[in-house]
Amino acid sequence: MSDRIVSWHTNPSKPRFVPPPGAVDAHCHVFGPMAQFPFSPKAKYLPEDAGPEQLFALRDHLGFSRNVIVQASCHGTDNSATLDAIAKSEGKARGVAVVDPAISERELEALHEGGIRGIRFNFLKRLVDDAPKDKFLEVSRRLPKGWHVVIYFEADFLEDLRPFMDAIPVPLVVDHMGRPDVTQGPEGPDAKAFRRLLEGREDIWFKPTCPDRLDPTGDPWSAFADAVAPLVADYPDRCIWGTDWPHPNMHDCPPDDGHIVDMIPRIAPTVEVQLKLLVDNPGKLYWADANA
Ligand SMILES: O=C(O)/C=C(\CC(=O)C(=O)O)C(=O)O
Repeated sequence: MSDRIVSWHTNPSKPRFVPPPGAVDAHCHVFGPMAQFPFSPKAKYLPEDAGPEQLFALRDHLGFSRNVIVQASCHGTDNSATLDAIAKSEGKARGVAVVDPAISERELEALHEGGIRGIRFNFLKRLVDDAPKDKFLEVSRRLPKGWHVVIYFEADFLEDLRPFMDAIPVPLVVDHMGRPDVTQGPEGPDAKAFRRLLEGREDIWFKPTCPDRLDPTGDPWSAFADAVAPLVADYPDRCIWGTDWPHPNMHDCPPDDGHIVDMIPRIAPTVEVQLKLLVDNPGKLYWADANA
């Protein structure tokens, strides 16, 4: 394995867009700190520490109120770093875990107590060695009440995964819209396939996130804005948004998080949709008990 990598911008700009009160960065991660929370022996990348203090400082700098911390593959199925960050957030963070599918009900309940509200299935071959669909389905049938599944795959795998996704008995949240080729535009085959997926089930949500990963034209990522804005306009009740900080594996060209935030009004131009994307929708998935 190579040296530890820094994948984030060390001096992100202040965004022009001001998020509404209560806004949630619903896709971000923590890395380590390694001395306390070692990385998995199976990790495919070895990042520098990006712990809760850095994450919360960025949250405040960008004008957000809350975080959803998604367990990244470099920590495998040991969710300690994610749970530690949630515990330090003073109620301002919840999380998504990656679990060994043989996890017990008691362990799942302990994760719930720690602020976890979903589990993540990662199908990216460059990030994980195996993704056993049968075991994933089994564990998805015995999740605590109110949880969902977050799924990460690439566009060319969508059709293969349809029967698996159809069988998942809880709401599904698709990371980065299943990584479409945004240069195809809003009517391209990837966008059409993703819309067919959304039409197939009303409880499939998505993250219109990661212009930096998905748009080869680079910052200001106009191909991303063109391809994604119509999707958000058509499904405003089914999307949640996040920075993806600390941008795992983006060390060659770390995006400016201020610019990432300034994508929000380009894909969600009205205050009404911004509120859904940033406050109401993530509130339903992650703070339903607090809203009750
Ligand atoms: O987190 C992301 O948004 C994307 C990742 C990393 C990842 O998912 C992981 O390590 O679990 C990627 O595409 O390299």
